[in-house]
Amino acid sequence: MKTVFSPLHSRRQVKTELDGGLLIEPHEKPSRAETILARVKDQALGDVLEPEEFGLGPVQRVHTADYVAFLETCWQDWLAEGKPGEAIPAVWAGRGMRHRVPKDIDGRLGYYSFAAETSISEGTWEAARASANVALTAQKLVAEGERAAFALCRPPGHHAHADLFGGYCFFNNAAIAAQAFRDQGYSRVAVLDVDFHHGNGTQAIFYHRADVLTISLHGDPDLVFPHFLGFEDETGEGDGEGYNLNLTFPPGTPYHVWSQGLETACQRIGEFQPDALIVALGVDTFEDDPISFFKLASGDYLTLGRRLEQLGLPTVFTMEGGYDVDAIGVNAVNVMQGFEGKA
Ligand SMILES: NCCCNCCCCCS
Ligand SMILES: [Mg+2]
Ligand SMILES: [Zn+2]
Repeated sequence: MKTVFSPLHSRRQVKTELDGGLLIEPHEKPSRAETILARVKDQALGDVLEPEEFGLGPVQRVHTADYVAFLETCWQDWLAEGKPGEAIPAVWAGRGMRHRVPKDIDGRLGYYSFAAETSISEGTWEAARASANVALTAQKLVAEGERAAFALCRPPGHHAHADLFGGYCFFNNAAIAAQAFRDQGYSRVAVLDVDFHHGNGTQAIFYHRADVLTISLHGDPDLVFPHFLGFEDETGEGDGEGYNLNLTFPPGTPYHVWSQGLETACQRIGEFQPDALIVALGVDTFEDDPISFFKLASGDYLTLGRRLEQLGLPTVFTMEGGYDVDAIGVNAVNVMQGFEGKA
């Protein structure tokens, strides 16, 4: 299987993440992507390609022009205000307030985000653009005949809405790849999010549409991020009614329970008969993940990959979460190797 990777991921090297009242070293750190890349090479998974440049067109098929423009100048605008630290949103429109775009950078940071843990600094824009190009390059490889391709995306994307960043995400790489398939004539696309967290951005982007089926397995949002979306009664709206499926699980969920949800998801995908599949691959479902509470073991990712291959679909994997850096390489590449039939 080919892997698409951009060294430009390392342009995103923020020093802070707001967590527990402290500014900590971010969980979403450059070594995540480097560790996965090393494992790809160690296992000779296949060729590693740098992304092509697709420009902002395919990004703006999913994200609003004003949001993209905000991201492009956010860091400069923040610096122009003489702020001493990294750009961190700290104010949002609460209930009964107005959802309009302020001129002030603090106001715009709040307007275009839904969470405060995702700092922005020099290079975030370049890394987010490269990550979208990585997903689009993998999508192109599959559209040109590869059975599957691994978009080793960093930063991740599945929490990003059309005009919101958060959860370490800026551009929704999986949604951008799904829309690219649609724009290239694929009638139906399924996005399966196996990251520990709900793919709130992906759900929101396609919530009113029947051409893209969105499914996510995740920790109960009553207990974990993103807290305010991802419940099982969210099934889509309007034309999209019935084309969103959320499967939630409690703390301590092991693979033999989680995989019952996977079977439900695979059944729904079979009914939908998509022409292509995007797997939003987070491995923060791992038993030792520092911010999550499932109990999948490394060998389970081989089983997961094998089950996904049995769907028989052209498949793009977009890398999402996974924060046990020591294990992330084995766990992510196990999915690809399981997909390719490794026992
Ligand atoms: N103290 C942990 C807070 C985590 N908040 C964001 C989680 C984003 C996961 C992306 S896959
Ligand atoms: Mg998920
Ligand atoms: Zn996650």
